[in-house]
Amino acid sequence: MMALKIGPDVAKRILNSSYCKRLTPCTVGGFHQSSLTMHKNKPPAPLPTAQKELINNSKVRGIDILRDPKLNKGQAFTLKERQLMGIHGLLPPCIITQDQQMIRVMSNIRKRTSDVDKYIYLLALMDRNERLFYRSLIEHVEELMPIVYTPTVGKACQEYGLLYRRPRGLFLSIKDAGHLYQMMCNWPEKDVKAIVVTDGERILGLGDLGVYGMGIPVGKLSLYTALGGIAPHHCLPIALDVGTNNQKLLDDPLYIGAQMNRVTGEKYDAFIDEFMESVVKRFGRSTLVQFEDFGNNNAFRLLEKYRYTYCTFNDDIQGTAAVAASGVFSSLRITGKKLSDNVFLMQGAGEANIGIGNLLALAMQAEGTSRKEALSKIWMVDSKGLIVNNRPKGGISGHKKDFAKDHKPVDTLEEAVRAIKPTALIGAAAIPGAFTKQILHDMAKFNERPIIFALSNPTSMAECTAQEAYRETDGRCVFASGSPFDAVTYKGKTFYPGQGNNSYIFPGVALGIITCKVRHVPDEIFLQAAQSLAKLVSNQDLEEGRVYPPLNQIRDVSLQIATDVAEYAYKNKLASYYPEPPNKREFIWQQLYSTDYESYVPETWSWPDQTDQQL
Ligand SMILES: O=C([O-])CC(=O)C(=O)O
Ligand SMILES: [Mg+2]
Repeated sequence: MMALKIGPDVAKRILNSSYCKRLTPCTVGGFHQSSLTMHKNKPPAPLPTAQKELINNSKVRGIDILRDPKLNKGQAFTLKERQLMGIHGLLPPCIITQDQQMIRVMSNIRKRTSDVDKYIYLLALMDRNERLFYRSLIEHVEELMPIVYTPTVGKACQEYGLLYRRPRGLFLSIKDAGHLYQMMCNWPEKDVKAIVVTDGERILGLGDLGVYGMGIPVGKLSLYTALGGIAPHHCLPIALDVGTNNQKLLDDPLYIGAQMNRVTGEKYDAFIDEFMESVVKRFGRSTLVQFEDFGNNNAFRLLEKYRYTYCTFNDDIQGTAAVAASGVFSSLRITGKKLSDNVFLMQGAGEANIGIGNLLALAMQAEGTSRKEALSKIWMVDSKGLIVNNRPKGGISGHKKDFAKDHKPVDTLEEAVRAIKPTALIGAAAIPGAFTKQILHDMAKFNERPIIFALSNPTSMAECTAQEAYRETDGRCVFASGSPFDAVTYKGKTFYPGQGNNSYIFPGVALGIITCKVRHVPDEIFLQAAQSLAKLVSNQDLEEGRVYPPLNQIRDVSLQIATDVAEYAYKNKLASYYPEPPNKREFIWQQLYSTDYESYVPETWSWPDQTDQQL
């Protein structure tokens, strides 16, 4: 049996094929030109060679290596490796590089016309060859992030039962209460450092999807690795199955969760308590638990309950708050205003907007404004109209109270815009089209540079499209959206809408927390992250209409956020990793996941040189 290396001619043919036209050229058979400035000068040191350890410890050999996505390199196994590990003949003889494999990946993706099909292909790749999956995602982040994340992941969650192939993540059912620790012991990885958990009650702006919501922790954690450089074996996606109140799912024969209504009250609370205790018992007290897409009521309650006893945060409250606040900070460079000179009107008073309101208030306080004064600048509209004291329709409970004003009742968003004349309008209530033409016109009438953030996800839930925002404000608005929109050309100028999505925040915050073993995650950490992100926006970005750095810089962004979070954590005695690393950036950088394949051939192995070269 002989090994065949792909020659330059064949490689050129692949590169010139119609599917590869849009590929960034890469040197065939040589080193790839990484787009990651972070890795430009020096590749990060490989993590404690997980692959070699696995090989040595578990004596994995033969076909099992090809079936393990962490070990598998597919056709990139060299002849020496194939012979050494008993897989010679189990692969096509042609040996290709990771670059060439990525060309095949991108060709396969571009051939597929439906985004959900692309999602299925990518998840299958993740199950087959982890490093190739992450390398492809990292190098084509603008093209592939909308597939593994919003908006496609939303569609995939809605069809999760249909597209289900292989299990990914841990499913914990309330029917198994009392056994959660034992179930966590079934998870094959021992060194879990971060968990993203959902109970599926409010998946993006799509409502209750029950266990179909598992797509969200899976998608979020794929960004932990791709954007934050956190190794996949440190990450655990979890879906808590407490039932669903979505009748369509209850009637769906393909539904993969318990076909029962949601369990609530004491039983639910005891289940979540047991879950948190089991995480600590199984993986240690410093394990980060990111709550994702819980219903409003539980999201706030659980955050309050656990925030000082566990290492936890709620991404929809705190992560979204940080990305929105950061977008506002950057927009001040365009409008020339001070933060406290602004008047904010929020459409929706759920997790996102309450979180944003509180973080903006905290930021104003940090500037010297009193809390009372800060809150007076932040108005909210919910399903019953403007949140004002003593409104006839009532319904001002919990966290909304802080934002209630003395003002006459106002029923609609349109009327509220006219009454309040806000400088910034922020939507996060998943009501598509809520920012009407009239509202956008009025915002442009009251402000030279109105701030319009349509944050609801996925794209189909956005309050207005990027095109509508620029067109109806005569190209003057500062726009951002939760899900991606293409660039818009209006009156000869091209605008690049920013993606005000918490993905700019949570990978970096998590990286800082995990590496420095931060005990608790106060709101100030998110304020720090928001400020770090805003500092990375260049003047050119602002000129192009972006209030966030371009997506292809997002790994640098995450590293900077992690470094600043680490500095903050040590200064405020929140970090428990000792000794304190003198150079936090370097310390974190050293631990980043590398997508490079490792060699399985022991360095001391001697082998006739020509063997690998034969045809
Ligand atoms: O997942 C996203 O794109 C942002 C988010 O947390 C949500 O909308 O719930
Ligand atoms: Mg979310």
